[in-house]
Order: sequence, then C-alpha cells, then structure tokens
Amino acid sequence: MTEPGFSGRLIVVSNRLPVSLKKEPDGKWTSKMSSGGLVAALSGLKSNFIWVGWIGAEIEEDDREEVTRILRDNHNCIPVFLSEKVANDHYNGFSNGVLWPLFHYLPGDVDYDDDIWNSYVEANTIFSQVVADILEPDDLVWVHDYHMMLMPEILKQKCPDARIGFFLHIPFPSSEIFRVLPCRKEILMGMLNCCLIGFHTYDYARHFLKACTRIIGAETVPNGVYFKDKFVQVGVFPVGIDPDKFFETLQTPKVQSRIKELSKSFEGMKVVIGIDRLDYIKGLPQKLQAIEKLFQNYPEWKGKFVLIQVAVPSRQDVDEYQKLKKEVEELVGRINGLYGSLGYSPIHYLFQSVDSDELTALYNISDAALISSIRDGMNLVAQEYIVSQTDKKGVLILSEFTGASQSLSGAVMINPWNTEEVAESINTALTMSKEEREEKHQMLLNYVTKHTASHWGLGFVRELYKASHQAEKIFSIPKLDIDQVVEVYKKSKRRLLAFAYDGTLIPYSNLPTLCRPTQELVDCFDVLSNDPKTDIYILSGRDKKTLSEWFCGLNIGLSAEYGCFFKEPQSDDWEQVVPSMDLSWKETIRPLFKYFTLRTPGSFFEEKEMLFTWHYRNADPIFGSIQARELHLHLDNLPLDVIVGNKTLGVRSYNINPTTSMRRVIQDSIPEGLDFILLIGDTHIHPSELPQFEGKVYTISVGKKNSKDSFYLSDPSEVMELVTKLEKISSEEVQLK
Ligand SMILES: O=P(O)(O)OC[C@H]1O[C@H](O[C@H]2O[C@H](CO)[C@@H](O)[C@H](O)[C@H]2O)[C@H](O)[C@@H](O)[C@@H]1O
Ligand SMILES: O=c1ccn([C@@H]2O[C@H](COP(=O)(O)OP(=O)(O)O)[C@@H](O)[C@H]2O)c(=O)[nH]1
Repeated sequence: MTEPGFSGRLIVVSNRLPVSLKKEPDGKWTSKMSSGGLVAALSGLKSNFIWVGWIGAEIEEDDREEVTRILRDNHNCIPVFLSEKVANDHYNGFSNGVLWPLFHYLPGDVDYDDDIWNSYVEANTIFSQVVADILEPDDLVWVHDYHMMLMPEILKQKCPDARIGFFLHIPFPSSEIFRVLPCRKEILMGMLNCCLIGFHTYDYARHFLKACTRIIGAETVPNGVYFKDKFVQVGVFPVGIDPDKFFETLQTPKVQSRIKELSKSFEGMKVVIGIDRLDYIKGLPQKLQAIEKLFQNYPEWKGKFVLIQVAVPSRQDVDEYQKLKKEVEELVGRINGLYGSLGYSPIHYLFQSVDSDELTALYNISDAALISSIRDGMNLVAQEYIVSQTDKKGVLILSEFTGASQSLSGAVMINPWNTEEVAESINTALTMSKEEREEKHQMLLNYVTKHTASHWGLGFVRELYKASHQAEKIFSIPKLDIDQVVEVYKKSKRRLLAFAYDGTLIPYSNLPTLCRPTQELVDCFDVLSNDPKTDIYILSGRDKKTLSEWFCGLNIGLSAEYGCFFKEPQSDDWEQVVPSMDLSWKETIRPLFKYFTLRTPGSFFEEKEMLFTWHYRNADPIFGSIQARELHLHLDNLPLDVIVGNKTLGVRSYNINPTTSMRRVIQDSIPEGLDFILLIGDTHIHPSELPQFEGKVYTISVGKKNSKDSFYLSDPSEVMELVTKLEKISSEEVQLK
C-alpha cells in the first residue's frame, strides 16, 4: 500500500459497480469490468480492494447467490441489491432529480418529495449494511459521490470504529443554494461522519465549510470541521485521467487508419469537437447558439467549419432530459438549415455513445474542443482531448464553470452564457498561431500527465490513512467512565463538586434568558446539597440576581460574573471577591461594545456589575466571528481580562478570573477530610495547581476539545446522567442515616 502501517483493505463504495452483467439466453451470467475513471484511479493502488455497489438493475431473488459469486470471484465486487422502487427513487428521484440540479445551481429544476427522500435514506442504509457485514478492523472505506451522502453516518452508527473517507465528484454549491434543500442538515451530518472529505476544487471545499458553519453552526478552519468529538479533514483532490490509455490507443493501427479516414473527410475544414452526455449541465443550447453567432459574425467560416457534437444518451427516463433532447435537436436542425448547403452540414450531431477508439480518433483530428458546461464537477473530456493531440496541438476552449478550469490554465476560457464571447473565442482558437498553440498545449499536457487518475487515487487514500490516525490523536483526552466515578464517589468520605453552568449543565441557547435550570437539575442538586458529605458549587458568568433566583433555597455555593462575586453554600449573602475595584473602564469600553452591537445584526450586549458580555450566537455565524475577532483586537492592549466564550466575548476587571472563588475553597485551605473533587466545565483549576491533595480529582471538559482536563463528557445530557447517578447515591446514603 501507500503508507507504512496500512495493512487492511480498501473498501470502495459507489452507487454503480464498474461491471456490466448480462444473463444469456442459456441462463448463464456473463460479466465485464468497465474502464471508467474510477477504475483507472484505483488501479494505481497496491492495496487489496473490494468494490461495493449496485449492479444497475433488479436481480431476481433466485439469481442473487450466483451473481454475488461471479462478482466476488471475478471482479472483487460485492453487489448491493435494491428493489426497483427504491433504486428508481434513489437514483432517478432523489440523486438525479434533487441533488444533481441543486448542486449544479438549478434550484428551479428540483423535484423534491418525502417519498424519494425516504428511498434515498433506505438505499444508503442498505449500502451501509453491506459494508458493515464485511468490515474488518484495519479496513479503510472510501465512499463516492452524491448518491451516498448519508452513508458515512449510517455506517458509523453500525460500526463506530469505521474509518471513512468521502469524495464528491460534482460541485458543492454555494451555501445560499445548498440551504434550499429541506434535508440539508441530514446531508451535512451524513458526510461529517468521515475522517476525510474530498472535493475537486478549493471553491467546492470552501462552499462546504461555509454550509457547515451556517447550517449546523460547526466550527470550521480552512482544512476541516470540528464536528461532535472529532476533527473532520477537508481537502482538495482534483481528479485526473489515465493518459497512457490514450497514448496507447492512439498508436493502434485501427485508430491510425480511422484518423486518416476522418482527416480526409474533413479536409480543408476546421473541426471543433464536442463530447458531452446529453445533460442540461453541459450547456449544449449555449454551445449551439454560439455557433450560430460565429456564422453571423464571421460568415467566412461557412463551408470551412464543422462542429462534431457527440451527445451521449443519459438519464432518458427523467423528463428534463427528454425536453433537452428536443431543444438541442431543434437548434441543430435550425443552424444546419440556415448555414448548410447540399453537401455541407456545419453541425454533425450524433445522439449515441462512441467507443474509445472512435473517441480518441475524433479528439485527435479536431482543431479545437469546445466545452461549454454551465456547471461541471470536473469534466474529464477536457483532459482526454489534451492527451489525444499529436501534430495539431488543438486548442481547448473551456467553460470557466467546470472544475477543470481551475487547473487547466492553458485553455481559452469562456463564459458559456456570453454568446458573443464564445463565438469570438472559437474564432480565436481556430486562427491561433502554431507557436501559441504549441505553448498552450505543452503547458496543459504537463499538468494532465502529472495529475493522473492514479495520482489522485493514491493521494486520497494516503491522506485518508493519515487523517484516520490524526482524528484519533487530535483529542487525546479519554472519555469519562461515569460508572467508575460513581463507584469512587460512593466510597469517598467527603466530596466537592463544582460545575460551570452554560454549556455544562444546560445546553447553549439562542436566548440566554431561556437557559433556566430544569426541574430535574434543581431536584438533583437539592438532594446532593443536603448530603452532609457533599459540597456543591456553580461557577458562572451569570449575574448574582439570576443565580440567586434559579438556585434559591438550595444549599449550594455560587460564583457570579466569572468569579467577581461569591456566595457560600450556607449563606444567602453575596460577597465581592476583590473589594475595591476600579470600574472606570466601563465608561470607556461601553461605547465600543455598543458600536459592535449596532453593526452586527442579531448580536446583543449584556452589562453586568463587573463584566460586559457581547453575544453573537444569533448573528450571521461568519460575520459574527469576524466581528468578534475585530472587537478582540480593540480589547487586547487594555489592562482588562478578555473572556472568549462560546459565541460570546466578554471583558472584566483585571486580576479576577473564574477560578478566584474556587481557589478560596480548595486551594487556600483544602476542606478537612476532602478526598473527592469533581470539576466540570471550562472554569476550573487544573489539578497541578492543587496543594498536596491525596484524594481523587476529576477535571472534566464538556465536549471533546484540546484541554488540560483529564477527561471529557460529550454534552450537558451526559453531565446530567452523571449528576443523576451521584444524586441516587447521596439519596440512598441520606435515607440510610
Ligand atoms: O452515469 P450517471 O449516473 O449519469 O453519472 C454521471 C457521471 O457522473 C460522474 O461524473 C462526475 O464525476 C466526474 C469525475 O469525477 C466529473 O468529471 C464530472 O464533472 C462529474 O459530473 C461519472 O464520472 C461519469 O462517468 C457519469 O457519467
Ligand atoms: O460515448 C462516450 C463518450 C464519452 N465517454 C466518456 O465519458 C466521460 C465523461 O466524463 P466527464 O467528466 O467529462 O463528464 P460526465 O459525463 O462524467 O459528467 C469521459 O471519460 C468520456 O471519455 C463515454 O463514456 N462514452
């Protein structure tokens, strides 16, 4: 394999298996491996790989065993069997009727309903089960494309240790388009259960990261997403082709003779080639309109120019594709009628697929290739055209809306919507000097022969292997074993429990006033605080009034405004921790906070006695973060403490910090007999700061993050699980007395 240490198998999952399968009249099955881009990409991997996918048709129950055997023994493939309804709704319905148009920026063509969504979920679940059944501990799973976006999450639920990578072959649209999707959260969460997510271009990766921030509020960095307890790496891997295949095909006598034949037929003409699936993303109407414009603007091309347009039949059972076929045929007929003559047709239109020999010969004899996609994940035709050029050094005219345009800078770039410009570019390409053509071609050839399909496949798997290890290392603190803590609690003689509040005992909310403690929490704390062996503290940034109101009557210690005020468990009186405090900064800083609040829609400013907090949870997540960074810069050089919270930025008098109160309790004088300390949340003391403490200390962060804590719990619901179990012990102890 590609990385030392990787001894497992690579399980590749794609909607379609790269095998065509046929039942012969004598009842025997025949099968043939196809030579698509993915097959070429994976052939470079030395690892042992298995391919999981759908065979493209419903297979009768009685034939399934035999089909499975043939695919496994002859092709290393494992079939996924889907009923006709699920397959149709999954592939034609949701994948090609919803995701395909939306991801190619055509939201008007989306045809969503719950039924097809359910089939999409079902198909992804069936695929996941097939993988789960064969998965072994050292395996890597590589999931491909928009048909399978939920699979990583479903597979992870079945096999929590699975190491999964995902690659999207089509564009990931701007979050403004993506958010139209009713199931947008499910799709993002589905993908985020991976170690590595790959896209063809930086733009697609950037759009994905933005969607994660805006739609699920995830924290992102340019190379990944922090999601739940993990870091999901996001990378750019532009796919390539297998140039050797084209070089070899070009040398065959059959292709050489076809090249001669075609060159003779089009002698004296300039030939432009178009090879596209008949798909609305390929911009065929735009291409034909530009040809018409070419004849209008440059009538001298009449009789000397042909476009050979191969339109490969595709998805003919989807309405939009049938409409497109009609539109394209009408345009071809009109242009040939207007600019052709007896014996001359400017457009040679073939609604059929062509084999690789014919394709290579067509590429070779053409003076230019015209690719006018209005959106296209990559577009491999562009690369295939380049490697099939020999003497002509034909020019590549390439839409700037293809992924390929980001790496093929030697092409003549076009905006397919600008008909005049495209016509102009065709003329430029066909009249370009030999030197310029050679220079551009060499530049393109250098790129395509270096960034091949196998380079892509190897690069992704290598990165996936690394990412699967880094994901584990990044957060190295272990999860708290709640039951083990409960056992230690049970045996301890005197305990101290201290909790942060927001994000620890209660989840963060859009409105801080809504984060009242639940009755369950108050009841648990009531029992715990009446256990003479247990002392409880809450350390919060909240003000005195709010905390007193929420926890009135409970025998617990409270610290307000991040340590500025303190109330002992048995007392009702608040004490100012640092008695004489200069608060003159408030007058200077208040206008700054007001300024940022006014200029950041959705944010608000909270003024407490000793503390200012600016909340931007409800602001646009990206703008909010930019504004927070800006505000932080303004506060940086002042003799004040800046508190960076979860979607909040606070400032308070220097010299006070959240642990000030706790230090009084456990650092200055450890209460006598204390043998159990549990500190949960962000605002506590590190164990190394405790003076000679013999007992057991647990410092716990909520949410897995890089911290000095000894353990973590995932969220407030897990904190509550722990609190409830401790309450049960205390309750039993108090009753026994
Ligand atoms: O066969 P379909 O289900 O109709 O799928 C359409 C094509 O999907 C794939 O194309 C996409 O991936 C290419 C390689 O990454 C990329 O160049 C292109 O822009 C994408 O649309 C697949 O590679 C094709 O074979 C399918 O025909
Ligand atoms: O009759 C044909 C003509 C072309 N192709 C191949 O189809 C692929 C098209 O890939 P591209 O990325 O350009 O667009 P897609 O069809 O995947 O959207 C290329 O490898 C072509 O060689 C094909 O299979 N049959």
